Amino acid sequence: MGANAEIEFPIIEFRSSDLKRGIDGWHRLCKKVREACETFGCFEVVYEKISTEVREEMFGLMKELIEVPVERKQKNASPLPYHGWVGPCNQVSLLYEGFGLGDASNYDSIKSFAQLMWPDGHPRFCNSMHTMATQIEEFNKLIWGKWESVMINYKTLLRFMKYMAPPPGEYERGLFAHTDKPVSTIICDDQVSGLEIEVKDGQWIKLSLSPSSFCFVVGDPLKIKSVNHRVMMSGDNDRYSIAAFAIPIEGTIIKAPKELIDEQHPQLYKDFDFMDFFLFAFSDPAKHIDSGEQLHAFASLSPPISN
Ligand SMILES: O=C(O)CCC(=O)C(=O)O
Ligand SMILES: [Fe+2]
Repeated sequence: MGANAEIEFPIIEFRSSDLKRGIDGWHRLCKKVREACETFGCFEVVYEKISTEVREEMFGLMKELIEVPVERKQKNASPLPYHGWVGPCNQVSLLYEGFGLGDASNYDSIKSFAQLMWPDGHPRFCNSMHTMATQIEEFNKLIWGKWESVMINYKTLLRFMKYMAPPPGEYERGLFAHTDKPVSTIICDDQVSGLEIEVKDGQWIKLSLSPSSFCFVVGDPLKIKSVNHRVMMSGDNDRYSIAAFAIPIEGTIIKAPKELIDEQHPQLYKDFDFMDFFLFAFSDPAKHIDSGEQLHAFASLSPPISN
């Protein structure tokens, strides 16, 4: 079945007046977030504190980044999976190109990235990037800060993506269907749509994000609900997107919330080191496992344990 829009996809507005802990608006917001995460594994976010100007500026700067010679792009490499540059290739897609910037709210890591790409280190890129990464991190704290069991320290991995328009009249894969391996992801685009979400088995909807909205995606590790998504390209325009991934700091152990485990709700997964799972998910053996099944393959307890 192709993409269709019959299902009502949750859109949640984060108004400043609702952000004070304890007030009614805050409780209503928490309930909506929880329901959307549990039902869809994702939702559209409208949040004015992530500046639309900085975001627009970033998309402008990404067009400069794409023009950088390939020898410099290749310097954006990392021992960690998904943290470096990937050019158009058969394994991902001939339409795809993506850069990675780890620890993106840290000015020094932005500077190191920019110095690899531009001889003058592009201070404007660094400043805009720093503002955007910091605002996104604040938003993540807002979301995860209210779930005691996921109060983990994160670093933000930013990925800048370009998807080329497919040949005229074609509907082509820009990024294969997958679930995200980090704890969560925030995605925005330049209003050229392409991101699709599998809302039910085989039923995909295409999101049309506005200049002030984001898509929030829950990743595998929290076992809330991870959602299959992909990028499909059609039309004449290239698409630019920025994804901010919440990556737990080194040594973080993802635990099952013990208070939720009893005879009726046995513990299904062992506690695990996030980075071990992350490395596993990008390893050769995991390539043969469906993306949504990788956590199960890595961490399932059989038989489950009840307290
Ligand atoms: O570019 C997008 O819209 C989605 C990117 C994505 O899902 C990912 O990189 O995990
Ligand atoms: Fe993703």
